[in-house]
Amino acid sequence: MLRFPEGFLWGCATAAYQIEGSPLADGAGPSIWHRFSHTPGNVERGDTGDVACDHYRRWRDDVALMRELGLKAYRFSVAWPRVLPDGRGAVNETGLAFYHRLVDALLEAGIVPFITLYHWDLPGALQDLGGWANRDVAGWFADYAALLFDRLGDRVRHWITLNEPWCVAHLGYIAGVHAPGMRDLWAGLRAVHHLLLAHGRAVQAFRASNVKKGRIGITLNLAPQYPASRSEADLAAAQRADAYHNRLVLDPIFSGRYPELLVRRFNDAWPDAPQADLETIATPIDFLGINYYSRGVVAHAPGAGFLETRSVAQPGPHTAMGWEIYPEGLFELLVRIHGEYGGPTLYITENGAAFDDRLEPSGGVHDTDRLDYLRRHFLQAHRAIEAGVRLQGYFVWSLMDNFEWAHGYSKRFGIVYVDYETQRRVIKQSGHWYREIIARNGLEN
Ligand SMILES: OC[C@@H]1[C@@H](O)[C@H](O)[C@@H](O)c2[nH]c(CCc3ccccc3)c[n+]21
Repeated sequence: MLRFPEGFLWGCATAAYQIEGSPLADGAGPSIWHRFSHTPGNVERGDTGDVACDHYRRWRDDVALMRELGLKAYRFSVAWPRVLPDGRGAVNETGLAFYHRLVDALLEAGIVPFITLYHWDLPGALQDLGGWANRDVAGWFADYAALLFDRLGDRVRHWITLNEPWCVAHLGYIAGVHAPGMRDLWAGLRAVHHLLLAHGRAVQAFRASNVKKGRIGITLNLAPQYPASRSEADLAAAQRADAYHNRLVLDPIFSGRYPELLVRRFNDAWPDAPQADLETIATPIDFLGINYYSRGVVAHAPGAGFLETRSVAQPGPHTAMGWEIYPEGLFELLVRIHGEYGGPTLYITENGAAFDDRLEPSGGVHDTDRLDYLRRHFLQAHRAIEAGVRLQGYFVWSLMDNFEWAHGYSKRFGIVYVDYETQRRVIKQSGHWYREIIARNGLEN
């Protein structure tokens, strides 16, 4: 039996736009994902977050579900435009009340709430002013954060400023496959800088707030990058991919500087980054949240964009997202972060897999592939703790099937199945199994 440390926080994660539905109810303002999903061609089958898992109305039953699973913690995000319909200025008290009630229900169920302040649903009104490409966003975000610290800080002790700033900038402003659907490298690199600046300003607001014994961090999607061959060219390609995917956010947050390799490569597209900004970005945090799903394998690709790298498909098993299943990458990533960035307190704030689940006539969902994926990753997390990594919790993505961004509802990540026709929740085999892991705080090796 492999035991995890006493008090290890086993949980599940979700995000507002992916589960809540009712995006414009009770005075809420439209987010960029409301606009993006309602713009034809952006999301598979024209799916939107209009209903999703109807969590905005079914939250009591969903907390009961979390209690049935025995979760120790629950990571969720606050929809900025529900609380501040214009992104700044007037507070929508009804919108805020939803989160008050949710937090109180979690505490009553003995579940530790982790709030993500921003999980991609920027108020549309702020996008109209340039969104993350406008440097003023750092102040708007800090004010929004300060409001939540003031209103919920007496009951919520764990705070995450941003979910995956890299994805927000790369997918939303450079690749254009996520909201706001821009394809502008100059805007995208400025967005990275302003996201990190906003993070630093929010951490400073947190330190100035009266949140008692609170802890604040940021969640980064990190993927170790491996060379496709031992050639010098491929080794250098893996270094460039690592700098862009990982060090672009890790280095400024922990070391107050951007990777020189990137500044040189992106040349005149690189944004101005005054020293004062970098000091704000590097304001010390209490923990780092890591979202791990898979690794990258890259080769040198002369002339292929700024990075000159190409992804090399791997033979191993893959998930329904086409992501290679590579559990060892989690161990290698955790040990590297521990060694290279000063041994910070870590949480896995997301890890999970999409598979094509089937609701059996018997009413069960035998998602043994997801159970096996999770089991293999839990083993690697345990290996990392044994190696001295200060890992204090693990949030499975996701509590329930939900709106998977540009894939709409076609991809299921939940350990609980959602029948969108009826909104019925069915705990999958992986959910029943996870409840036992939590109860025993460990797993059979
Ligand atoms: O794709 C599964 C989940 C999303 O549902 C979460 O909202 C998001 O935080 C999240 N991040 C990642 C890893 C980075 C990534 C994001 C989007 C698309 C591809 C990779 C996977 N996921």
